[in-house]
Order: sequence, then structure tokens, then C-alpha cells
Amino acid sequence: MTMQANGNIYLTGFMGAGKTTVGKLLARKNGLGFIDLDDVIVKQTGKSIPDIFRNEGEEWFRKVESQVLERMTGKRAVISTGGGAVEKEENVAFMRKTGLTFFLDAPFDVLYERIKADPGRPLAGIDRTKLEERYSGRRKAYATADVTIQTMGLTPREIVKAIVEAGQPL
Ligand SMILES: Nc1ncnc2c1ncn2[C@@H]1O[C@H](COP(=O)(O)OP(=O)(O)OP(=O)(O)O)[C@@H](O)[C@H]1O
Ligand SMILES: O=C(O)C1=C[C@@H](O)[C@@H](O)[C@H](O)C1
Ligand SMILES: [Mg+2]
Repeated sequence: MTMQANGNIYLTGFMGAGKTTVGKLLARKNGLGFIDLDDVIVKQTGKSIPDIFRNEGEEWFRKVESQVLERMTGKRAVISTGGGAVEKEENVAFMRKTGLTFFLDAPFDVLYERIKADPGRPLAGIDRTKLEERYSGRRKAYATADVTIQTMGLTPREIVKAIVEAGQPL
């Protein structure tokens, strides 16, 4: 991949879009480092994501998420963000400044089927209509990415290929 010499490759998208799955594969296939921001948050705080949402609340989680993201300057890594990282404009601006962002897009119904039964995603347990509202509300922020990849019907390997191809001229 040519891509910006010093920049990170950020993957964004809603829960279940495949940011973690695809990010790992993209990094491995291109000899790049891989960082999952949710994992960094868990390691740094010593708490699971459901525990953080339950005990500290979402606002606290969002603060930690921004702090963790801000430390990603110059990593030259594939960075899978949390689904809600784009909710803060400052996070979007930071990603824009420090790398290329790929939005993994898919219809809500496809994502909901993947995440609905997962206790590791605290927001996935909220009412379906409310969750879809979040999905719709975030679309504008996701769309600020440098590249949008339509992932429906693609395997993670095919998505990696699409990212590499889309990234070549950038
Ligand atoms: N392209 C795909 N096709 C089919 N299943 C997929 C695809 N991508 C991911 N999955 C499956 O969907 C689930 C969610 O994927 P993953 O954990 O990578 O999502 P995520 O975007 O990192 O979500 P989160 O924002 O919650 O961290 C996993 O079980 C994964 O195996
Ligand atoms: O979409 C979201 O708001 C979230 C997505 C996950 O990656 C985690 O960051 C957390 O479960 C919240
Ligand atoms: Mg993930």
C-alpha cells in the first residue's frame, strides 16, 4: 500500500461493521502494526467495556476514548476505532490530521444481526429503534472518511482487498 508515509490507517463504522476483524487482517497482509482502540481502553483502565458503561457511564468512556486516540500520532499502524469514536468532532479532526480513514459501511439490519446477542457491546442491548437512531445519527460523521467501503456481501478478505485498492491513489 502506498498511502501517506507517516500516517495511520483508521477504520471507522458502526458496531459489527468488521473494524476489528478487517483491521487485523489488513495489518497482517501489509506488514503493519495493529491497534484496536477498544482493547487499549480495556488494558489502560483494567475494566471491561460493559463494566465501564455500567459503572462509569458512556460519557466517561468517551473521554477515555478521545485520550487514547490522541496518543496515536505517528504510529503508522492500522487502527480500528470504536463504533462511537466519530461522535466527537475533535476525534474526526484528529484522524483526518494523522492518517487516512476508511468507513466500513453496511445496512443497519446486517449489523444488528451480528451484534444483537453480544453482551460485550453494551449499546447493542438497547432497544432496536434507539440503536437504529444512533446508526442514522452517526452516518454524517462516518461519511467524513476519506474512503467509504460498501461491505455488504463481502468477506473480510475481500474488504481488505477493497481497502488496499481504494488506498492506492491516495
Ligand atoms: N465481512 C463480514 N462478513 C461476515 N461477518 C463479519 C464480517 N466482518 C465481521 N464479521 C463478524 O461480525 C462480528 C463483528 O465484527 P467486529 O468485531 O470485527 O466488528 P467491529 O466493527 O469491530 O465492532 P465494534 O465496533 O463493536 O468493535 C464478528 O463476529 C465478525 O466475525
Ligand atoms: O458504537 C459504539 O458506541 C461502541 C462501539 C464499540 O466499538 C465500543 O467502543 C463500545 O461498545 C461502544
Ligand atoms: Mg471492534
